[in-house]
Amino acid sequence: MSAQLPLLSVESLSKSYQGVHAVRGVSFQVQRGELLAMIGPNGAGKSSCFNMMNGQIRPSAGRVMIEGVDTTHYSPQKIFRLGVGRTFQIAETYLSMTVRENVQMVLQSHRKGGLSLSAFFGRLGALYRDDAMALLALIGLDHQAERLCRELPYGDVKRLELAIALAGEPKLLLMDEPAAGMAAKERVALMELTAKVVRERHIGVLFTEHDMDIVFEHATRVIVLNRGEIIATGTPNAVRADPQVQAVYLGSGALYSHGEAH
Ligand SMILES: Nc1ncnc2c1ncn2[C@@H]1O[C@H](COP(=O)(O)OP(=O)(O)OP(=O)(O)O)[C@@H](O)[C@H]1O
Repeated sequence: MSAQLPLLSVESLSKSYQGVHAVRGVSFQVQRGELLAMIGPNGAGKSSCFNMMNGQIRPSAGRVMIEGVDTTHYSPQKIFRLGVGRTFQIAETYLSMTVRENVQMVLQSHRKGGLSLSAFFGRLGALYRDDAMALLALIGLDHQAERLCRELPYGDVKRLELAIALAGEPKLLLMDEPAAGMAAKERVALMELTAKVVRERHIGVLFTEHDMDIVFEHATRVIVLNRGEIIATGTPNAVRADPQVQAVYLGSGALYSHGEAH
């Protein structure tokens, strides 16, 4: 049934906070196999859109549909169970566990429909161990499986955040600035990895990013928000050439990599 339906369909979505029109009539779709970037200057409404898509805030108007299911008023948990994941920073509590245990715990929680006490207290044993290792191999972190998270280099922590999000087996993954704070080489590696996951698992990824080199190099499509409205959508090349987009970013040099700047 869901083959023809878009993975995500956002229809005329709006959000106001006490008179601040943060998001105004935004409509777009995400299909499986897409690595879609949502960009825009500070305050454009990106976080508000993400928070409405995963149920953290309620829209003032409009709808969010996941493969034809209207999730506009669903709780974050219910939306997660429908297959919408989001990358989050690893909480302090989990930094004292190993890389493998973190992934195992999320697999356990996802597949059993809740976190058991033994899992929470770290007695995971062999449960989902092989699956956790397979996921870590996909992410290129299997060599770090037995290390404590707090000992990991920053780039590996960001990879682990992706692995943890994938352990929830999402069909749509929302990523807020996945490469923030990483060195240039690591940023490219993380986005290449994300693109591989999109292809191999045939999921959709929607990400926000301030680094335009990352966006134009890796996104399959780009949506540009400004003051709560979509001002452009299309391929990276089409969006970069759009006069309205250029006007919004004018002077920042953000649309050009160093080699292309005039
Ligand atoms: N809880 C809130 N209460 C009041 N205003 C808010 C709230 N959250 C966001 N806003 C306002 O809504 C607008 C959009 O903010 P939002 O955080 O969604 O933008 P953004 O594109 O994610 O920005 P950034 O790139 O800086 O994170 C801004 O004017 C912001 O000040």
